[in-house]
Amino acid sequence: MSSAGTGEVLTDSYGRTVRSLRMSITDRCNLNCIYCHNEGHVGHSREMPVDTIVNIVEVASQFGINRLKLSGGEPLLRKDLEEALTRLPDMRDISLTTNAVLLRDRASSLKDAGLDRVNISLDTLDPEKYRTIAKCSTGMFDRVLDGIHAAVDAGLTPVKLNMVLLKDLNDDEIKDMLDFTRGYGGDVMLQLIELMDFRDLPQYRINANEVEKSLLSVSSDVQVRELHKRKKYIINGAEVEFVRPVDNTEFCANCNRLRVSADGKLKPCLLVNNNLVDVLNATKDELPDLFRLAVSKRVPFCRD
Ligand SMILES: Nc1nc2c(ncn2[C@@H]2O[C@H](COP(=O)(O)OP(=O)(O)OP(=O)(O)O)[C@@H](O)[C@H]2O)c(=O)[nH]1
Ligand code: SF4
Ligand code: SF4
Repeated sequence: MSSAGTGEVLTDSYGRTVRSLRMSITDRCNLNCIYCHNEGHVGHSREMPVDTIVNIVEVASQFGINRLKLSGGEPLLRKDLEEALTRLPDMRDISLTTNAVLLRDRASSLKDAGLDRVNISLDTLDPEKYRTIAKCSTGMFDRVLDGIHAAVDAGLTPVKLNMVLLKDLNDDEIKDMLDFTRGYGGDVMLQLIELMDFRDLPQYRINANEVEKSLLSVSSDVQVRELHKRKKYIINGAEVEFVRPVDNTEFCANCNRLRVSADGKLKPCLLVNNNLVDVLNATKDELPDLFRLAVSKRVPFCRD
């Protein structure tokens, strides 16, 4: 078999049809967050050229994958990101996850190149805590705030603010973050993320059930997303999504993502590294079978 058949979709042996592609385009980053999982990778590797990125996305799109998430490391460290975006096929949703340090000056060009929206990492509204968490110099925090403004101005909306909850460090800031997002009307929303503790930081692990309970107690509505069955709470007109990947079989059972590593490997699951499929040097004709192979290697749960 070679080309993706008309209407062919990729469904794994657990019944999960792949609907979105999450592609890391660099392992490099200009911050050094205390909890960084670097998308399950260790060290830095060679980066895919734009041609490879485009070929992979084109083939994904032939399989009906219509959502693309670009991530890093920090994807804005790639100066050819706009070029890649302009060459991608039409998709329902193209988004970028960034720390926004470099976003202010590129928000408009990214929008013009075809980016729909951004998720921005912001764990705290306190500049000193930001420095502690991101292990960076003074000044970065203000650049992130500028990046958020610029993203809203450029229409890269809804902007999601990714806040990794860290016990006794920022878990008392949820209300302040919500107030901050309300300041942008409906253009900015909050996404709380349960720490995936790759770095052995037990002191920062939160009790996700308690967080969920307290969100529920103040929300007027709860919606459930198809992806990962994530819950979205509506609190005084603001939206808060809670990403709970830890020991959560429902999360994995509803995982419709295939990943691509920065060095051009199809990665069936974030946390598994022994089932990667190298596509860095594959021709476009070879890619469909490699996609089928990667999907056949998907595992039911991350820690199996
Ligand atoms: N375990 C696991 N964690 C994920 C997965 N997808 C996202 N996450 C975590 O969720 C956090 C937020 O991810 P983002 O890159 O901002 O994107 P997203 O919220 O998943 O995607 P959108 O809702 O499409 O914007 C990240 O910290 C990821 O580590 C996944 O498939 N598995
Ligand atoms: S911004 Fe993201 S990629 Fe960079 S160090 Fe922080 S968590 Fe890791
Ligand atoms: S950890 Fe679970 S949700 Fe994340 S990629 Fe793996 S199977 Fe999907």
